[in-house]
Amino acid sequence: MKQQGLFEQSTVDGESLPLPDADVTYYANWLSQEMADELMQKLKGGINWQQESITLYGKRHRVPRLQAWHGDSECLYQYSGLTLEPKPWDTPLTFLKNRCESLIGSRFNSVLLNWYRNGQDSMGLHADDEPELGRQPVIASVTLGAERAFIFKHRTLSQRHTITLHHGSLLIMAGSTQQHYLHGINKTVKPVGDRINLTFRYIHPQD
Ligand SMILES: O=C(O)CCC(=O)C(=O)O
Ligand SMILES: [Fe+2]
Repeated sequence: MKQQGLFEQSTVDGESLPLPDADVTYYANWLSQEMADELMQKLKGGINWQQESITLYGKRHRVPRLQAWHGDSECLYQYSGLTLEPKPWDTPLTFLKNRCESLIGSRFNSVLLNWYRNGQDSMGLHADDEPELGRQPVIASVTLGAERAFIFKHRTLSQRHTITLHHGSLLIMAGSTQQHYLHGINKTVKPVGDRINLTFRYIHPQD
């Protein structure tokens, strides 16, 4: 991956989303088309993708997408009765982590990867509000591949906002976003291709 990419970011403009009680910034063209295409190919072939099963109300379900968890060795990821051990950082992931860190000045020590293979793959509404993420987590979400609608739903107001995340885009969720909003990706009957999303996170060590 071309390292010069790290230092080209002064020209990248972010757009603040009009969401009350949230702090969300969208960089539509964060990566060049060429970089985004190359990363998509590398991640499809170079990551050990898994389809996990979770237990919900006593029933086993296969998660409707492929996933992987990478990060510093102490960063365990736990949700719905599942514990994922981190795989180490590799070149494309380190490249993206450094690029996120240099743009927004926050540190990340882990990344969750999700591969939505078609319109039937999805992610239910949720907040990234696990205690180990801290009170006001900064989450950097990189999208590659097909465009899907990303939904924000306020927890108590009727506020709903949908944004189509572009190939090579970056979405930063910060401040009280997780406290006030759920987010997710619905299934769609439209014919859509592969989409890979990476959410960079900072996991605080647990006592
Ligand atoms: O695929 C996306 O854009 C959302 C991913 C997400 O919300 C998550 O990994 O927590
Ligand atoms: Fe999320």
